[in-house]
Amino acid sequence: MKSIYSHSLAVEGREILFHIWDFSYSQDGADESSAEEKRVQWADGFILVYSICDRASFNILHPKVQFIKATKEATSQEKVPIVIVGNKRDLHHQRVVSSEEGRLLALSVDCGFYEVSAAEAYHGSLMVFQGLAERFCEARLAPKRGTGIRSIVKSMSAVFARKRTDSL
Ligand SMILES: Nc1nc2c(ncn2[C@@H]2O[C@H](COP(=O)(O)OP(=O)(O)OP(=O)(O)O)[C@@H](O)[C@H]2O)c(=O)[nH]1
Repeated sequence: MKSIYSHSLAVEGREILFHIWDFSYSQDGADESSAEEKRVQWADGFILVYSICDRASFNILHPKVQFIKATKEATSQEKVPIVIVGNKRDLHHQRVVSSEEGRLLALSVDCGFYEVSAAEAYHGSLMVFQGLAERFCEARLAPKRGTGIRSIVKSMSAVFARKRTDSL
């Protein structure tokens, strides 16, 4: 079911208005891929939430991150802001995914990471949205992909190649 909420938040002295599309991924892969692609294209940033008590919800994250990155990076040169969140932190006796696993996954796919309890405190969710907004601002300010050392080397060799041809 589609639910879009709006919420504004002050981040580093700036008011940011979020339009949040709360969407449940089916764990059986029954999502139509064109619908999933549309949702990914719609968003500027992503919060992927799993339950620390449900390994299946954690296991689908890696392919989801890959899908989001592949879809967004096909049309944009900016890094995609993604935050991974382990929810239900209060249910420690039912925990099956360790904090370390969550943190390692986030690190390996270059995403932010938080563990929260949506049922307990508002503060955790606030941190998540602030973290996402910070990643979003960083992505906007960062140099575009393709302007790194490889493309400088590439354009320099293009210049040299042209010179050689010119002098023939
Ligand atoms: N103890 C605890 N229960 C939680 C927490 N977050 C959600 N729940 C409970 O988990 C159940 C599912 O919560 P939802 O908010 O519907 O979770 P959801 O991911 O949006 O669910 P779907 O959209 O149906 O996938 C509800 O009974 C919530 O009360 C949490 O941090 N701790």
